[in-house]
Amino acid sequence: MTTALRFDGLGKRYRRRWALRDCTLDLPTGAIVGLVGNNGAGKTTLLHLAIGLLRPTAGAVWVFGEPLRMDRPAGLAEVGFMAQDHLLYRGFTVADMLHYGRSLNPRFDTASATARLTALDIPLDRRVNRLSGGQQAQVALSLALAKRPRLLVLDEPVASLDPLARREFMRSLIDAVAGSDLTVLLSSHVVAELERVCDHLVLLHEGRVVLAGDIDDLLANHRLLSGPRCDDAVDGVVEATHGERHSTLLVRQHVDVPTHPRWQARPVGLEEVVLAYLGGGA
Ligand SMILES: Nc1ncnc2c1ncn2[C@@H]1O[C@H](COP(=O)(O)OP(=O)(O)OP(=O)(O)O)[C@@H](O)[C@H]1O
Repeated sequence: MTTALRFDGLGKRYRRRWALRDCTLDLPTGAIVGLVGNNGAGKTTLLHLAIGLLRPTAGAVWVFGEPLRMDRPAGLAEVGFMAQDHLLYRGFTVADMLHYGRSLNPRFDTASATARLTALDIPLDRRVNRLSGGQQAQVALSLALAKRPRLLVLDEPVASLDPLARREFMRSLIDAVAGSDLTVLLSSHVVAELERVCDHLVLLHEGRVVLAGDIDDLLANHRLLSGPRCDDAVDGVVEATHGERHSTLLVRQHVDVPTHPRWQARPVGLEEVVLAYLGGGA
């Protein structure tokens, strides 16, 4: 596994408050990595640190083996970024945006961006402020991809989209990434969407990474146990829910199931794991 993005003891403090602490992670090249966490968990802060928009208070970021330096942003030519509010000039037409993108980036691939937008039926002569939210997101993604980045960072790209547009956007992202070794790091609150699209997950809680890894491994390594009420402490329990007579335990794998024939174990979904870490063990 080669590493696209490395966070080494990364931390960011705004005045006296740490927004991100002790973040050490390796994100593999070619992976699609989902970043989740509650509002204020530090997702945008981490993404902005990853692309050099923010200076770390502690630690360092490495992009494709090179330390990211604020005073030498040349390496950022390899990084595409799509901000939460899409950062489009609303009075520009789509064609103006492509022209602007090309004037800023010598590597800008106008032909592929034009082909992509045409295939999506997005009129090039339409002003950005006359496009739907889903179309604006597609324009922003096309601009970021046209940079031909090796790393693409997307901050809540589907936040303002309806479920259909969200799915369409994610599908087109998968198509864009297929067959390339583009690494994608994207934040979202829509865990079901991430489960469909991502290989890796990073879960932030109050500025700390509480869970990170390959999604298949994370799912294989957790399960939900239910059985008679059990108030004893059991190692490896992420979250325990107790009713009057029953208990439900979301546990990390290899935990000894309480010995009772009525205890049942079942696999978990990603949303259950995420909610358990945010609500219980985090
Ligand atoms: N410029 C800033 N100055 C001071 N505090 C900030 C600043 N930016 C963010 N914060 C604080 O840092 C913490 C993390 O914010 P951040 O925007 O990274 O969270 P987030 O996970 O992206 O949240 P959301 O899901 O709501 O977008 C929050 O407590 C926020 O109030």
